Amino acid sequence: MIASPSYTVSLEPLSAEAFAPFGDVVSRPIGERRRYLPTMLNCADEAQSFSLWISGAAALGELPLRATTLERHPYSAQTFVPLGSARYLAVVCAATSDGDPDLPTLRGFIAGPDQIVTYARNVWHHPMTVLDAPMEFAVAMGVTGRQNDDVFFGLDATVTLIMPPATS
Ligand SMILES: NC(=O)N[C@@H](O)C(=O)O
Ligand code: NI
Repeated sequence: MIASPSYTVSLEPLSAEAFAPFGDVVSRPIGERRRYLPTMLNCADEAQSFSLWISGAAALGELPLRATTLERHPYSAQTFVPLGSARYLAVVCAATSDGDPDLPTLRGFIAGPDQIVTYARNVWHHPMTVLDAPMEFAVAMGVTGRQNDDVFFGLDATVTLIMPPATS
């Protein structure tokens, strides 16, 4: 019997530059009247219905965390606007040529409550995971109206998310 592979993802601070291959990071506007988010800029023609909802995420508790599933949205980008003051995780990876998660490319980021994350259309990501305390998010995406906006992938590999070693 072949053992399933295992991956350890060392979480890193979220920055727009590091996250760029997977989507967009915007900080809350301080001193600006409006800061537009790119959500609807990355939606398929069949997903032009705009959906906005409040999503509550329980606090993780503590790391390490075993990731068991990833998800993607084939027709739209997806934006998360934190409504609280907790940190949260943005865990992403590229896709293989057959469209499944390419687990060796997994990256995990720790986002602050002032950071607004948009997963680009079809990018594999871990379900919203919050550190420190329960937190709600405003979530926005384009939807098709055919209940086919979410694709889930159960991981047969062992994927462990860990805090980075404390820098001396
Ligand atoms: N991405 C995520 O954590 N959840 C969303 O896809 C959702 O449907 O709430
Ligand atoms: Ni999602």
